[in-house]
Amino acid sequence: MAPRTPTSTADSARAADPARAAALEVLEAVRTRDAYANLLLPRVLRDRGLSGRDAAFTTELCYGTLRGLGTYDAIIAACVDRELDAVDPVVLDALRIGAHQLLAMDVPPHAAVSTSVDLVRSVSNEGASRFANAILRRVGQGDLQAWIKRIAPDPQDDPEGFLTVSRSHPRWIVSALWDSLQAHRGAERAHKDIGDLLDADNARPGVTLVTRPGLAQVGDLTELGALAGRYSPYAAYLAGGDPGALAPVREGRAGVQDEGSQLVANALAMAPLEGRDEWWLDMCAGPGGKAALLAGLALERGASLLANEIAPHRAELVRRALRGYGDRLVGAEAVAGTRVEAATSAGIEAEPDAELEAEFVDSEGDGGEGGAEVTLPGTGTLQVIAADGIRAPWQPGSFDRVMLDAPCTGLGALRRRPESRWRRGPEDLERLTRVQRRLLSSALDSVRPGGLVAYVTCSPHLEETRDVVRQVVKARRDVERVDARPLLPGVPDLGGGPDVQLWPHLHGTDAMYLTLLRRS
Ligand SMILES: C[S@@+](CC[C@H](N)C(=O)[O-])C[C@H]1O[C@@H](n2cnc3c(N)ncnc32)[C@H](O)[C@@H]1O
Repeated sequence: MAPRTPTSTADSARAADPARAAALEVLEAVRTRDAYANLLLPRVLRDRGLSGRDAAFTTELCYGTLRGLGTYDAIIAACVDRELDAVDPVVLDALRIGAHQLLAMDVPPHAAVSTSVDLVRSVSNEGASRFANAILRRVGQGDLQAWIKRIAPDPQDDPEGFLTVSRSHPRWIVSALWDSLQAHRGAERAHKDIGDLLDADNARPGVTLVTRPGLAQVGDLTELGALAGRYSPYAAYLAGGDPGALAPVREGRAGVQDEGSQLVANALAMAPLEGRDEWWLDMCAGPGGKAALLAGLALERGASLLANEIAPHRAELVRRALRGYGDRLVGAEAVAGTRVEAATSAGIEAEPDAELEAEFVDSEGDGGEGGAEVTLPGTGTLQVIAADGIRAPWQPGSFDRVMLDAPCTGLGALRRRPESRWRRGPEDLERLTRVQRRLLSSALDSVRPGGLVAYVTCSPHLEETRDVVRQVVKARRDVERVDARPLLPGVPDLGGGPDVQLWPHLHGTDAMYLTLLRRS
């Protein structure tokens, strides 16, 4: 294929159908700049003046294509007479968008092909557009099921291989999710459920709202058309529209938060505790979803919350998430002398209220003493600081309840971040689990004897959940496990305990994990 003319996709694709050109721009940015589709897309839509049905169509093109990429690439590969690596990447992106329309959307086949060919012509040359035409015509010769039957391994011989191709997940993730389902639900149920779990990852999640205790009630949201949540007393589901347009969200009295996140934060707050209950810590708080819920629950009982986050720009997001509590918020500071490494989470300023969690940990703290530089906030107040939780800058044993929502692979939130499954690799685990173990040890040191630590991840991977907890608990004599299941009343299918693993296909939440530990 002749090289394409060296113009940027964003400019040249403007000549093509605007919705499809916008989708191509997002896909190229995801591929070349590691952009996050959920953050970039709103800007691209604004920039190109797309709204209403066009914006919804573009969103489906972007998210659907990114989620289905594994399946679409396998199908395209079967239609191309060369390795996919040898195809111009931007042409391949356009083919993926075309394949999604042909195989998963109600777009008439001739429109899917001709608009994709136009798209390729707008960013490349005549030869490339003829190539795209030929490939997409071949793709359109079968429906999705027929293609899967043709190209995926036999499910009896290679069940993981079959799911990898048919459900568009990398094989290592299929394997990890299956292992976790098996550990929590038993082999038979895991075998039955794994397809449903992967399907749930591929479905667009609804928007769940959370009320901030003391500032709003679920009724304030149902009055505006939302539906009361199933499990969390603070949750409401939004049928459609922009959550930011709702007054309670705009005013910081409500936010956007997955119901699983609400349930685990509430479980920590509700767990029975003997003795003092005045000082709460959220150790890895950015961008502040759980901190905002914990803040309201703490203030309701006269307790104080210290919200800590290693990355100063994410600590600022925590402050914004707590803004509804007005003058109860007593200040934010970067702790002097604490080595704070910047966490990578591009563009988070775009969505201060969203349930947007860090993609990666960056703390390489050496685990040394942090020094007790932080004085606890006054009674009934909230404070945000930017510090490394591994080198905790507060006195050991200061807190009564500690939330450790650890940085993780995010394998439990794949449905929310359509591209993330293609960015992760099993090689991420070693670094992450090392930091998770250090943070958990530090959390246990930070809580007083008798106090509680919630270890939470938005990943069900056994190495990040069960194994981290086992290793840390085994190395100490002062920790006992608490059955967390009764702290999620009314939530079915919580498995054998004492920890809790939520699942998108069973609970409609992210696959959030919770272990509750008491320091003896
Ligand atoms: C899973 S997110 C927390 C999400 C948050 N609890 C919420 O509900 O909005 C993990 C956070 O931990 C932060 N982090 C990573 N390493 C840390 C460390 N050593 N100390 C404190 N925070 C850290 C990341 O920057 C990220 O913001």
